[in-house]
Amino acid sequence: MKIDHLISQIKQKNSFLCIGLDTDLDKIPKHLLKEEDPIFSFNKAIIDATHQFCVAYKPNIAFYEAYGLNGWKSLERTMKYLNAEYPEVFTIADAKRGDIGNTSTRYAKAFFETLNFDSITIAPYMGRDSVEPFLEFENKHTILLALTSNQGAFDFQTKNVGEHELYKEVLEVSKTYKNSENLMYVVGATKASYLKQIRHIIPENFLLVPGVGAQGGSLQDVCAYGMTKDVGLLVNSSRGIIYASQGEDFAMAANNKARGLQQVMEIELRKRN
Ligand SMILES: O=C(O)c1cc(=O)[nH]c(=O)n1[C@@H]1O[C@H](COP(=O)(O)O)[C@@H](O)[C@H]1O
Repeated sequence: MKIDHLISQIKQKNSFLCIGLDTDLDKIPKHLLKEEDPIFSFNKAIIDATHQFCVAYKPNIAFYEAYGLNGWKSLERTMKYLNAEYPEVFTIADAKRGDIGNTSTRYAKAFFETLNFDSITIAPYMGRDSVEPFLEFENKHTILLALTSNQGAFDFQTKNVGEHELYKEVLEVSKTYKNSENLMYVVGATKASYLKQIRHIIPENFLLVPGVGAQGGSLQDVCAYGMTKDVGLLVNSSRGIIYASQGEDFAMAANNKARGLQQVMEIELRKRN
């Protein structure tokens, strides 16, 4: 998807919400377990109930890999459904991949071509030749982990390397990669206080911001320090939306939660326009 399409969808829906499809058979409503493909049935119901309030879906690949071949089939069906019914919606493979160039090329083929995702999350640790194979794909986006939402982010990402912190080095160096215009970055909502400095280095790139809801990050703070003229934010919530209810009303409960977040986003967008 071209970035302009994502931006116009955000403006049309007054939303920059990404819904995480972290689908776990231990958490979905029990009545769905009787279905032939419970994961797909759950995802389909969530997508049908929430698509008007969000601009992106982010299946986290771990939740599908956990079920082996059946999990991959559910993921493939989910992607085919999204591409066929809601082609305007941006899709993110939360796979956190990255390897030597030759191997990264195969990961890129798997997620961009075979599964037809618009974007993928990538760990920057292996450097330039592990990231550039993903950047070669036109209208596909590579979302590099910069400053993650978890506590372990302080183990390495905020440590100084030379003059500044490692996450800043990731931002600075990745700007020099070939086709760096296809880069987006992950910044956790729990790290909103860092956003001002991050925007000095990357004033325009889209940020995927997980960590609102279950992890406690503040949507208002993220908007105050991270929003650009083209919005530049995709704020993710997974458990807070998809498991709002574990009863038969789960889709309606997800609809309510997604609508609630969209309404806050609309207020934040109006403040700045
Ligand atoms: O790349 C991610 O999406 C990600 C990066 C990060 O720093 N923190 C983080 O929570 N995530 C993912 O975002 C989702 C957050 O889920 P909830 O905490 O349930 O909203 C999970 O799929 C995480 O794997």
